[in-house]
Amino acid sequence: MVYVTYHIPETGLLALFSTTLLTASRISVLLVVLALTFIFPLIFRRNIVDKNGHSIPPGPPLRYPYLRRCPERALQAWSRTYGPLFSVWMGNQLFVVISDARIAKDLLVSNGAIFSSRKQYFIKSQTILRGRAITTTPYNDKWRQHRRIATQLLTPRAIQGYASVLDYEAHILIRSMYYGTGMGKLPINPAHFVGRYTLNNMLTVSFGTRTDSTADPLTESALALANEFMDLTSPLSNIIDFIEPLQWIPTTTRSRARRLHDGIVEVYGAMIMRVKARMDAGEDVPDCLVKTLLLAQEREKLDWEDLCMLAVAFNLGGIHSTSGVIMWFLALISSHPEVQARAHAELDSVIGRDAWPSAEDKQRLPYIQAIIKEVERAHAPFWVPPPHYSTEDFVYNGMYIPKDTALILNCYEIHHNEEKYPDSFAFKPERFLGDTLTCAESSNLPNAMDRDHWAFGAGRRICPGIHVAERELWLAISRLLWAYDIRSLPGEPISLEGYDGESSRKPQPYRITLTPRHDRVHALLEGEEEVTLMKF
Ligand code: HEM
Repeated sequence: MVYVTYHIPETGLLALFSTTLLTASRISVLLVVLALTFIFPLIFRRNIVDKNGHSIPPGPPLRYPYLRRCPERALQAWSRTYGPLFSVWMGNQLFVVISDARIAKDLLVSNGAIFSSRKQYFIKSQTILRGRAITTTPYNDKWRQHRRIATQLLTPRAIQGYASVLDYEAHILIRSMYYGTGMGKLPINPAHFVGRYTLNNMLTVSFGTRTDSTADPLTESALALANEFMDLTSPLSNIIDFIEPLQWIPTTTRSRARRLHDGIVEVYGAMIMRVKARMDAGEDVPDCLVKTLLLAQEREKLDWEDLCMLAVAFNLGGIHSTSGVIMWFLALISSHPEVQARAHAELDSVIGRDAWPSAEDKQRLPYIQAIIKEVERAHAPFWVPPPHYSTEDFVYNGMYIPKDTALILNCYEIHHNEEKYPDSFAFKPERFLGDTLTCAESSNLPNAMDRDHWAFGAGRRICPGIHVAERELWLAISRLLWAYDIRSLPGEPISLEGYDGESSRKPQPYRITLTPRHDRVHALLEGEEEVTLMKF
């Protein structure tokens, strides 16, 4: 027997097996086993029943190894064939896919006691986050404890405590773009500016620090870690998550995931130690997640891995999601001049030009609010959000959902429901005019069809960063609109369909121009300098 000791991409696995590990007869056996495995649902689907004879929801006859790119498209097509609650196997995992808002509420919210756990994915949960960071923790006392401690900093009241920092970072975003474009003269790709904005917000909340330029090495390393996390953890994209034997051999995905785990511990572990050193030295450390964790460490019995993974939880959950929405906003607004003109008119008549919008102006600017909700609907950062996982057998409308089923909220299909969002593929902020609720308030409405959208998930696992994300988006988007006329470049159309990378979050790279709309822009921006907060 020859053992393979180098890393191999999964796509080459069968070829490698055949040449190095197996004899010809073993290949035949393997092929038969694989064939049987993949047609298993075809034969047995109807035989999976509970004690009262209820079958699992209908679904495609074959078993799939994974869905690589744009899995939301396959989920949408299947939901149109098999209905709003269908089932599908990825390798050894049964998924039930929810494509209707009412069903989402019935299962994930009303029956949250049963549908609030997380599958222990090999890559995301076992290898990268070790069942921690809130998002991968199963539904148990540890998850309750970690979510309680960490989210103390994310409540609307807690946010008031660092509201001035969020305000400042939005200022710096607009300012850095102003000077980055040579005061509006040069086109830019906004990705790095927007990435640093959401990174700085999360660094402030988590570590009480920030980066003071796009050249800061922490900008590069933290954004790269968050990016790699997004690319590696899509819930349906890793074959290795669903075919267990692949987890025993050294593949590219496995080694990337291990490197990412090590990178997180190295970068963020070192930052925790520096906060600790300052606290031990009696320095005045700003309130932040790490300070809260260190103060609670003994009482709450948090080990080193708990600390590292909790400290990074907001960075992994809150950087690319929020920056993805801003990047889609810039892409959409530069392609819809009529929407932009209406937003400018609202800003000019309500706010004027002497000052720019603040967090308190939200209710006075309903059209800008509607634009943000429409971007979140049209390009939710998680078309396939982290699945919920069932901890008991359940029967819903005569359909059996066995314990240990992964439930996917099919955001793509729910956000393109023509009953709720007519002409759903068009960008139409006016569909949200009259909706003055925050996304957090809207998620609590009793009628699921009244909820604005499902971009932040649902039920007990709903995004705990929802309040801070809403504030970040408001400050950035309302001020970008106040300050700039945002345009695409002649001859460089922006793709409003294609996604960049493997995570289905960011638009493909593009360039825009940001022309200051009036003289007050310069006056307002030149006054503010970048500050260094508790520099590491
Ligand atoms: C536009 C921005 C954001 C969007 C669209 C978003 C969306 C989501 C979604 C869909 C989930 C899964 C919910 C579910 O399972 O039902 C989630 C979970 C989570 N998000 Fe966000 N998020 C955003 C920003 C943030 C921010 C700023 C933070 C941190 C401050 C954050 C931290 C988390 C955490 C820790 C979880 C895991 C919750 C758990 O499993 O209990 N997110 N987010």
